[in-house]
Amino acid sequence: MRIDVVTIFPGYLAPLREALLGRAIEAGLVELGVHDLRDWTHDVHQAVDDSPYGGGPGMVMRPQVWGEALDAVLGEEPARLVVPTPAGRPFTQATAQAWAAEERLVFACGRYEGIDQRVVDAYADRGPVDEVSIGDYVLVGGEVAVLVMVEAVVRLLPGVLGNPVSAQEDSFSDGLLEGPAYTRPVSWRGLDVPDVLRSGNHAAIARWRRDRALERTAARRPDLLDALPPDALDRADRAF
Ligand SMILES: CN1CCN(Cc2ccc(Cn3ccc4ccc(-c5n[nH]c(N)c5C#N)cc43)cc2)CC1
Repeated sequence: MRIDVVTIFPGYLAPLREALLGRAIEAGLVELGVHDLRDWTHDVHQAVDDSPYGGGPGMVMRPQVWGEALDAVLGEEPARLVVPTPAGRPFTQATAQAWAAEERLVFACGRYEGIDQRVVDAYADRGPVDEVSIGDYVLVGGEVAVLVMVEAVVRLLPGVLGNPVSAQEDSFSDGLLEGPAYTRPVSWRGLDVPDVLRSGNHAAIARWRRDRALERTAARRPDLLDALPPDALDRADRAF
């Protein structure tokens, strides 16, 4: 997979070259390009924004600069263009799984009040464009959202995670939150690891973990329970 990011703050994307993602890049599993939007300005002030038509607070990012940048970065290769925005469709694990099958992702990081809408409209004629939001809170720009989305997608790529099964057994992959996890020591500050996890009884362990996941999901995310398909819960689950 090739990932390109266009931003006025390239340094914000430096974490993508650290740790797990950095190793994926070094291993050739992912190619990453980070591009400074101001490289496509032609004025001495390198202006990327202007006042909004119709009035209102703040500034809007200019379509001309974005058009030159995205033409250059996209080139002729097909790619999914992703534009983070507070007004976007929710970015979910299903989105990450779908995008993990893409050959190329290009992220356009806006700032100020966002990017002139005509940029999205113009590129919608060339290929898939997704306006997405990572959550119901307001950020200052798209860069942090791109860090989140790139990590969620790249970890799903074959060879990236040391233990690929964990990507399938993620929270949300079976529709439930994962339950509590424990490691050594067996007792810590008077708190003990649940006996069942040390019993060696794999059926009992699986049941216990499922029960804790159901309990946690019901307490913290009842909306996920409501969204489960009818056959997702078996009789033992319903006892919960
Ligand atoms: C009066 N107006 C004032 C503006 N607000 C809307 C608004 C518009 C832009 C910005 C700042 N910004 C610029 C580019 C950009 C990309 C993503 C995100 C973002 N925020 N939260 C997420 N989950 C995000 C994601 N993903 C924010 C961004 C903040 C707030 C409406 C009312």
